[in-house]
Amino acid sequence: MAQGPELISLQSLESRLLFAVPKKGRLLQAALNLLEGADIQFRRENRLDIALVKNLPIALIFLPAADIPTFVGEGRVDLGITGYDQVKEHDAGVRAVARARRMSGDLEAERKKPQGCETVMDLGFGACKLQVQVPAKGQYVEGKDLIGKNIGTSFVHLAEEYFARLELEQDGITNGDASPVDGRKLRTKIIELSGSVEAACALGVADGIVDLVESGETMKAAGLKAIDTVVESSAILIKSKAPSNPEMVDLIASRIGGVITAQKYVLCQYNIPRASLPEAKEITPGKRAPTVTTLEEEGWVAVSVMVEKKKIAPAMDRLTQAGATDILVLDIHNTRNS
Ligand SMILES: Nc1ncnc2c1ncn2[C@@H]1O[C@H](COP(=O)(O)OP(=O)(O)OP(=O)(O)O)[C@@H](O)[C@H]1O
Ligand SMILES: O=P(O)(O)OC[C@H]1O[C@H](OP(=O)(O)OP(=O)(O)O)[C@H](O)[C@@H]1O
Repeated sequence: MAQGPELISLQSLESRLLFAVPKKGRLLQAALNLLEGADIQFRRENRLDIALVKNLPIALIFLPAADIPTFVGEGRVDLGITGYDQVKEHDAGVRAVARARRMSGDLEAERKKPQGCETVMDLGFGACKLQVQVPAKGQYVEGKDLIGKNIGTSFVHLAEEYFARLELEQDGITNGDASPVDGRKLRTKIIELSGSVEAACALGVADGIVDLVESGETMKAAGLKAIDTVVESSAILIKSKAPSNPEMVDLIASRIGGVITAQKYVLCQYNIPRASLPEAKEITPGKRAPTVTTLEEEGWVAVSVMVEKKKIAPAMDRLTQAGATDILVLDIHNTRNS
């Protein structure tokens, strides 16, 4: 008889490290590639947002990227992959709640704040910028021109803090803290939108927007231009401040770090006259130092060195000029940094 998918009970999660992964969207595929590279093996049943890892005591929890900082920050999940922009938005939301509680005199609740999360490492994908955008042919030139106007965004808390700071500056109030002063009412109206934010200006819902830009194509197609950057973002690995199994967190971080290094670097090997070695070392210094071995030919050495992928072409040009021969470039399948 065919068996249905194994039901995942809360008990089966108890001894496992919980690791949140974006369930859809821009970060999903790159996150899955990282898990594969780190040999985290799992099978995700159709429509199930929890998958037990077969070869490690880990359970993957598939969540919207925007919710992952909340789950990790409150310590419900140990590790997570999300955008830095989402972490900043979550932190700004926590600050907004704390301000509201202070204003209402609820100091007891204020003391029970969530713990927050820590960045473990940048994952090197999902690069984008959260930018203030306005109609390209309109009259707005800088952020402060939008004070008192309507702003459409999915990043309401970051947008609120951004405009609160501009309003303070305009009013001549200096405040080192980036967050708005308690009790001040924002003159700029922040309108929460959950997607297709770029359409808001053309449809008359907003005068400007705060939205993500990567290639700039969406912004250009919507007749918008960026006038300021609120946050520069990329995907990051985050961990709870009190993970259930710190050793397992370190193991996963080390594996993922190894995959990222392998993706970022190539191995370059070449032969060069020993006399040109100082120049070669300057061109390809390596992560720590190049490995140099003597060739069975008087006055020649062989060099093996890791080089950042994006720098390899000019490095090869310069090595050739320095007298290097037989230059080979090899992909690195995996690495371990420490
Ligand atoms: N154009 C982009 N280029 C690169 N990274 C992006 C881009 N858009 C979003 N991201 C990154 O991916 C994260 C998730 O965005 P994405 O729009 O894929 O989320 P989602 O969960 O599908 O949500 P939504 O349903 O609101 O679109 C963002 O917080 C950001 O870090
Ligand atoms: O600069 P670009 O490369 O054009 O990317 C920017 C677009 O990508 C994101 O949206 P996404 O496509 O994820 O859809 P959404 O509008 O539903 O969030 C973002 O909100 C922009 O709309």
